[in-house]
Amino acid sequence: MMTTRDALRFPTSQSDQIDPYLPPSTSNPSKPFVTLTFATSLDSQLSLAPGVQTALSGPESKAMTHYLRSKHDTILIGVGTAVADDPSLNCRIEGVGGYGGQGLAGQPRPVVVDPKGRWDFHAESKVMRLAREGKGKAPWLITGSSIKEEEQKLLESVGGKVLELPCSSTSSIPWSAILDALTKEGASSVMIEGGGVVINDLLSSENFRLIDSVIVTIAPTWLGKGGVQVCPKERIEDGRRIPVGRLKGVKWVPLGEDVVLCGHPKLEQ
Ligand SMILES: NC(=O)C1=CN([C@@H]2O[C@H](COP(=O)(O)OP(=O)(O)OC[C@H]3O[C@@H](n4cnc5c(N)ncnc54)[C@H](O)[C@@H]3O)[C@@H](O)[C@H]2O)C=CC1
Ligand SMILES: Nc1nc(O)c(N)c(N[C@@H]2O[C@H](COP(=O)(O)O)[C@@H](O)[C@H]2O)n1
Repeated sequence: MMTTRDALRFPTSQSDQIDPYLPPSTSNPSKPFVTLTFATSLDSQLSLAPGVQTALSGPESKAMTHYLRSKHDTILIGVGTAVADDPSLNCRIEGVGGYGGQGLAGQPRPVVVDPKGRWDFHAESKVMRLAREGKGKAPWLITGSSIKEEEQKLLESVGGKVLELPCSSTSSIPWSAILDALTKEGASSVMIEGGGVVINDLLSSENFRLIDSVIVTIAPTWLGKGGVQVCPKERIEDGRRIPVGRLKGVKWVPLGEDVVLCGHPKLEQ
């Protein structure tokens, strides 16, 4: 088990370069600041295969991800990632709550989007255990239908809750509705980590404008065909393919063997 001594460090010389892409100190009351962040291979893949957790970030960029976690109120993933990774979704930077700091200061609230109750969590799921141990916040579960009574009780016993939202016949919940729900719960920022379905959906033309910052770790490796790919759907207008968009205000930050790309989305006209 990780102790406070093993906590991660992210030096100021590096955080200074990332800070311009982080949520501002004054928040927008009508929409959380959205940071889309993930690690990708050179062939634009998040993992070797669907459901297979794949370590792409090196130690320096991993510390950067944990620094980002300390700067957001919430951290959101899709249920595919929850099932595949059994993630911790806490912040393990030295000085935050549970890692040398007081209470849960600096810990983000995990949010899992699970419209059909696919996530079979239990008391020993990492997020639940860390919440019990005071090393992370308990998750909020965004769902389209009521969940099993015993799961709801377990979630609430560690301080989590269920947010039930209307979803379409294909079990899709509009991202604007998800962000509204987070605003109502008092969240002024959300760091969206993945996985493939979530990222491709947010990067589509329909949702692109909801993103404020993109911070991508690029690892010097090719995973090969068959992985979970980041490749959002383009727009077709009058039979013409319109690219989704690009980043402006771009900065490339080398961190160890990886490079971290930061920017603000700009929709193509
Ligand atoms: N390299 C990286 O930074 C990351 C890698 N991953 C990897 O990605 C893979 C998982 O990705 P995916 O299978 O694509 O799953 P995912 O994590 O994107 O979850 C997809 C599921 O979430 C729900 N969902 C997402 N958006 C929704 C919406 N708007 N409304 C309603 N439901 C919604 C749906 O049930 C959907 O099937 C795993 O292998 C994981 O290890 C995940 C996160 C980050
Ligand atoms: N930044 C980053 N680099 C990688 O190489 C990754 N595989 C991921 N995955 C994301 O991080 C979650 C795991 O977090 P914990 O260490 O368990 O807290 C995983 O669920 C993905 O969201 N990220």
